[in-house]
Amino acid sequence: MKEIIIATRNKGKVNEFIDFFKPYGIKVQSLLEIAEQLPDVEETGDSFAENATLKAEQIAELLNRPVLADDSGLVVDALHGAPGIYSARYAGEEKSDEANNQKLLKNLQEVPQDKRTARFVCVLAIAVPGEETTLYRGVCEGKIALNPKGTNGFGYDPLFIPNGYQQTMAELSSAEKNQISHRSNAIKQLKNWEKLT
Ligand SMILES: O=c1[nH]c(=O)c2ncn([C@@H]3O[C@H](COP(=O)(O)OP(=O)(O)OP(=O)(O)O)[C@@H](O)[C@H]3O)c2[nH]1
Ligand SMILES: [Mg+2]
Repeated sequence: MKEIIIATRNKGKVNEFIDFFKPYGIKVQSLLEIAEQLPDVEETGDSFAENATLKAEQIAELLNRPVLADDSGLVVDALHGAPGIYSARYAGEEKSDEANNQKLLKNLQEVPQDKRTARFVCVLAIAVPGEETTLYRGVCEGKIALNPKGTNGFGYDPLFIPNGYQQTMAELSSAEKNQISHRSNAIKQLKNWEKLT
């Protein structure tokens, strides 16, 4: 069976990649299965693109094989783009989705509904040893809810209402999320993913 390595330890992302590649008969392996003992790649870049590149290139070099990485996050207009590239660790290094959501709601307490516009951004990097890394960007526009709702997905999904919907991303099924998400919009642009297998 063909196999793709994704340089992530985020189970929520992994589940979405599994769904995307299943129809092609491709197995998705993440750092959770293949490289538990590796130290985390430090996300020292100042953009999604830089951090996706760091993760993909460092793991591709370590494993000496092609690797895909995903750097993503939530960009909130009323917060001048925060949490952005710091989305995973917004409320601290322990990376708690619950604490991140609480902090986001608190920081938007005074912001009325029509000013709560936001977008999820995902940049995918394909690193192949000896080749130049390629990047693909996907976006999903929406707004931040007043209260968390729903239990599907991960991260800020309970607070994110995609444009054109009344429900939060966490109230949508995984199939519905995967049709409109920033991650799916980035994946749809991958033209050269065969070189990952
Ligand atoms: O509600 C959400 N639905 C999504 O679809 C989504 N995609 C990203 N995010 C948020 O952005 C961080 C990524 O940060 P990130 O790219 O550094 O990933 P991470 O640190 O979780 O794992 P890794 O891939 O770096 O190992 C995540 O933790 C989440 O907080 C999402 N939230
Ligand atoms: Mg990370």
